[in-house]
Amino acid sequence: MREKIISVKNLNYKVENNEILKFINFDIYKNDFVGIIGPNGAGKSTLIKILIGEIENYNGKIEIKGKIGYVPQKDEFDRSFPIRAYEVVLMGIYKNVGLFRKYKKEHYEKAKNIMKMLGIDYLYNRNVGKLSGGEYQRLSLARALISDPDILILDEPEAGVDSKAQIKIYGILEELNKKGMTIILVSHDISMVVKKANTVMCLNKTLHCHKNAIDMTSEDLRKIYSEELELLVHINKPIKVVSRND
Ligand SMILES: Nc1ncnc2c1ncn2[C@@H]1O[C@H](COP(=O)(O)OP(=O)(O)OP(=O)(O)O)[C@@H](O)[C@H]1O
Repeated sequence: MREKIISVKNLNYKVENNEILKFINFDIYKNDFVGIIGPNGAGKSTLIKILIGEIENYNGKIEIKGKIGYVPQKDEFDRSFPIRAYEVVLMGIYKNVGLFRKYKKEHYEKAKNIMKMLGIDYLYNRNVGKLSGGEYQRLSLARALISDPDILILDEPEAGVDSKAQIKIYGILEELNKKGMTIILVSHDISMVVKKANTVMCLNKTLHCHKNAIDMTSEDLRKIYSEELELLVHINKPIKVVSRND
């Protein structure tokens, strides 16, 4: 039987009188690759912030088994700050080493190995201000991976990077997923999500669908995107995923 790793029951979240998330219910299982799609302002980042514990004043019940690694949408880190790439990666083990940041030799080695796995070990000593958008994005991923998360959550990893960097990051996510990691990905790139994720959540304040990517139809998208849909898909043509590996 598949192991349930995240359970969300009757989740509601309001800011003053503004309902941001309404009656959200879902389960995520170990080794799922979940894509969360929805228009601007749908509540995707808010849902993620609730899952990672950044927002606590919600109503409902959330159970999470395992450690979360998080790659934020826009990194609030000041890139003009003089810090080297490997030091950014080491920040990911902050909780393990405590306030005084006494890293051990093994931590440096681990940072190097993860950077190597992501193809960015050549950046190890480079100042973060000198990295391209795609390089910095993979560095953020390295920072999330150094704590050995069971669940990796990414908020729009394609934002601000070119298509080559985007393809690279999706390839890395597929590899991590094959090795057993549960992945939750917020994205505006619907075609990529449908192709790479195995389940898709359609969010627009409430959860309009949560189904296998292969079963997604344009009707599912119409429910959340309405008039924007014309720009996104050919209406009345079901989305058909022929091969998940191309
Ligand atoms: N602290 C807050 N105070 C007031 N409103 C908020 C707050 N945080 C989020 N919102 C509102 O909640 C709604 C959902 O925001 P959220 O950032 O979660 O959407 P999103 O789906 O991630 O959007 P995008 O695709 O544009 O990133 C928006 O209307 C936003 O203005």
